[in-house]
Amino acid sequence: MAKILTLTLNPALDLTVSLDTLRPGQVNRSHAQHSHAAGKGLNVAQVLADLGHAISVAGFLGRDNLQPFEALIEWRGFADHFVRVPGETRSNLKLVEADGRVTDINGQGPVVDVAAQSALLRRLEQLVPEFDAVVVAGSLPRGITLAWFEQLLQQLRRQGAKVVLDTSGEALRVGLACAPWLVKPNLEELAEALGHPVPDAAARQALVQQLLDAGVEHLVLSNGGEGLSWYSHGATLHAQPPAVQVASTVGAGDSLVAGMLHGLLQDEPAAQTLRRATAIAAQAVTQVGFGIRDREQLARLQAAVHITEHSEASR
Ligand SMILES: Nc1ncnc2c1ncn2[C@@H]1O[C@H](COP(=O)(O)OP(=O)(O)O)[C@@H](O)[C@H]1O
Ligand SMILES: O=P(O)(O)OC[C@H]1O[C@](O)(COP(=O)(O)O)[C@@H](O)[C@@H]1O
Repeated sequence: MAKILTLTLNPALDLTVSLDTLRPGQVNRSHAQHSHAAGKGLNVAQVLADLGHAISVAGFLGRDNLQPFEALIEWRGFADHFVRVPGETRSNLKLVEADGRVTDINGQGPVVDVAAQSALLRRLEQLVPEFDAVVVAGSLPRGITLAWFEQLLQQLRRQGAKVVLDTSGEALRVGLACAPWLVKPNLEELAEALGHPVPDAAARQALVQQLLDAGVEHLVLSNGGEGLSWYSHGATLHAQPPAVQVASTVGAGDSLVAGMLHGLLQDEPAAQTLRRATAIAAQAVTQVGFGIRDREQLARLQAAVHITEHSEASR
């Protein structure tokens, strides 16, 4: 069991609404809805907890709607280091259609002032040395600048933390420059952060090499139902998940991050890590909400993951 800290700078209440087909501009009728305290770091934390790790959580939470977040943190037994800020934690709307398509409408989040930002950095200064890894995941709330985000990542690095990064947009661009230990963009996020598409395998390989040379140890490039590629100095592996019945793809990336971190911290064979992580992500799309619920289903999915080793391995 490892000690892991997850940072969610911009948590969210996910409201997942299931409907047959979304008709923009018309009255739509849902057939189910669920509300969950969420956000990337908190979702990763839930999966890691189910994998047996001791979890601490931090970031910023709005004081006006603390209840669902505090209830989750208490139920899960997480150590709570969130800095409370004025205002409401955002709500994110997830419109899930019968064919599995998901439309996300993610809110901005509260304004986090400089005092709260400094309070979090001070808290982390004390906390970070106790952890085996620190996961920094999700978007930035209002008030957080890219310069502050870079300062946070540099501070974690200076403290010797294994930083796992999963974010998007400008924050991902800044984050890549700080060479996290593990980073998991999806293909679209990577292209957006670079400001240009990654047109073919050769361009991708050149980019991967550049990131590994700059100090990234594990680059996990995810691509929805197509699976993912894991690049490290040791090897390049690809995983293809089995076809599954999609309930909601929300949380697939977070589950993948948790699964990869779990395997890496246990120092197990790479293929085993990748197989389990891919199965955990595939299981996540069969359910609404976060965490590992059905161990037998997970074992079946694991057996059906197809792993290949790429010949153009980065060494
Ligand atoms: N339809 C699907 N079937 C099986 N696995 C999936 C599906 N969608 C996503 N996954 C798994 O979840 C991982 C992360 O999903 P992806 O959409 O790439 O990332 P994100 O959720 O961060 O946008 C994928 O690499 C894949 O392993
Ligand atoms: O911080 P962001 O980028 O707005 O993302 C937050 C959203 O991402 C999620 O964590 C899901 O992420 P993934 O689908 O990438 O795993 C949601 O729970 C949450 O609403």
